[in-house]
Amino acid sequence: MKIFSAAQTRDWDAYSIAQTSIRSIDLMERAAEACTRWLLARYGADTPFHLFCGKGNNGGDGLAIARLLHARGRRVAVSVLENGKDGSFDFEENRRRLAQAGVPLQAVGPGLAWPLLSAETVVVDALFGTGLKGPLQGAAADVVRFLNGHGRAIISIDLPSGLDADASSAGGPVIRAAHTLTFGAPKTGQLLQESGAFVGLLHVLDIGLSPAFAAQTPADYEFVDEALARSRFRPRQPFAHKGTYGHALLLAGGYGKMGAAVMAALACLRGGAGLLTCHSPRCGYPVLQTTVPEAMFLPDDSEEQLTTLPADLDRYTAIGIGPGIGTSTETTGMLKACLESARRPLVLDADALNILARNPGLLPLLPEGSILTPHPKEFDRLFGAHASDFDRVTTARAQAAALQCIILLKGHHTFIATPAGPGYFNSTGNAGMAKGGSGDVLTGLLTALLAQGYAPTDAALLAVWLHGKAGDIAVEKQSYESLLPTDLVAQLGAAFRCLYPVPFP
Ligand SMILES: NC(=O)C1=CN([C@@H]2O[C@H](COP(=O)(O)OP(=O)(O)OC[C@H]3O[C@@H](n4cnc5c(N)ncnc54)[C@H](O)[C@@H]3O)[C@@H](O)[C@H]2O)[C@@H](O)CC1
Ligand SMILES: Nc1ncnc2c1ncn2[C@@H]1O[C@H](COP(=O)(O)OP(=O)(O)O)[C@@H](O)[C@H]1O
Ligand SMILES: [K+]
Repeated sequence: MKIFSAAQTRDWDAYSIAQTSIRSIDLMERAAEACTRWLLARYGADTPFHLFCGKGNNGGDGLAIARLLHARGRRVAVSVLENGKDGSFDFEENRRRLAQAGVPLQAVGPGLAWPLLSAETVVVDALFGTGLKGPLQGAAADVVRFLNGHGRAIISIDLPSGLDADASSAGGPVIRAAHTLTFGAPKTGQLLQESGAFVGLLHVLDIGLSPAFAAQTPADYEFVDEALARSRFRPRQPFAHKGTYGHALLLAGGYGKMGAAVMAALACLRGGAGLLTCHSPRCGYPVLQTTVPEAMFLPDDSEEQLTTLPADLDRYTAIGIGPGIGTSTETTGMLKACLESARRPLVLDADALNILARNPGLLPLLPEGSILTPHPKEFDRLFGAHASDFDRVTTARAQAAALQCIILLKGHHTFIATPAGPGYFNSTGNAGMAKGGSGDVLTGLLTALLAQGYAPTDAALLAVWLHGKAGDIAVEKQSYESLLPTDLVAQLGAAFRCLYPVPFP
């Protein structure tokens, strides 16, 4: 699914109106119906709703939602942020329809008393959407502060009001929503870590915008959804043997950090690698051989850290390096030797990235197509401090092109920068995955996909989607609190099965 800017979203609306002969007001009604269905499915008959509307089309959506909720017998109150001007054409039409339905409007703004909101009230934020120009000030900022300070659950329509779809909103007043219901496709501003406190959980609602426009309009970013993941997935061949799916090598683990190697190894095998060798410090021998009997073990000369490379790296079809390895001088030497001798793309994570950050001279040695998996702190250590996540995305794209590598900037919607083409944001995953070890699972999975011959971009897109999907399946059986990275490993099979063509094979 493509991710469009606010301007492109407006064009998408206009194109849909022109090409499908649906009127603008009817498209707004469709958007309001989709939101109303979502609200009715989530909240019981006793829940009162208070809609806060601006005077643009986002406010028009809010008025239409109020009318539809009222028609279903729900208690609704509506406040309009007054600016003394006429509303948009569709806002005014919905104002007339709401008055006909007998729902009163109250004004909020300078000099007016704030409405009372009971403890059970759900607030619907329809103040500003994609038409926002600059940070909110004056009365608009006051309403946002009033609502954020009130402690009621807020559902934002299209965008949390005050959030810019295309640029950083850091510092400006922005609604802090529990859920955001957005139309057609996500917007970049909703996907970045810095927006997390405003967007809450994001839901993309289909309102029947033109698929032709989406297909023919180039976009800077794409959303890695099930369709995109399926398009990259290659089913296993019936006559396959273990050699068909590659020999992965994991350089992982250290004294006290053998768990990282175990999780990466399990994920690599569950990710489909035909053979796996783990090269780890000697102390890891009993650990790995007991917990992952399917993997072969190559001991390092050192008891506690990685200091040497296995002979003949060309034997391996993919190499993953980093989980739990530490950053000692000896391990740095081992990584340097690996970069100098590897002739295939590598997966680099965790301490391998920290070593690169301390030794930037090693970066040009990265084999083309290598995959780097920094979280934001590791990213800043590698490429310098950044003021916003928008800036990180820009740097990730520039560095991916300069290094001819793939950079996964990990987060709730992991960003995937490739050397050419669009950037990608992942759609799967949840807060249960915020636990040490989730990244090790991703490294193992990436290594497995590279070992099986997936091109690096395909491996990256498929791995982040499967990793998050496994988390989404696992959290259904667990909870956000109790989810373990090993639960992700256990559900990788179920995640893969979502991609199987029907009938299969
Ligand atoms: N046919 C369409 O175009 C559709 C539009 N839809 C809705 O329409 C929204 C976009 O509507 P609009 O383009 O009218 O824009 P908005 O309603 O998002 O915002 C425009 C209004 O906000 C005011 N405004 C903008 N920036 C401000 C600032 N910094 N401080 C104070 N006031 C500010 C403008 O003066 C104007 O009144 C979408 O987000 C979506 O909710 C949906 O109904 C789907 C269909
Ligand atoms: N709130 C979240 N929503 C979705 N995915 C998450 C969330 N928190 C963590 N993850 C995922 O879990 C992984 C964590 O990786 P990382 O920060 O390197 O942790 P570790 O220390 O376990 O290696 C990443 O792939 C990230 O995308
Ligand atoms: K809004």
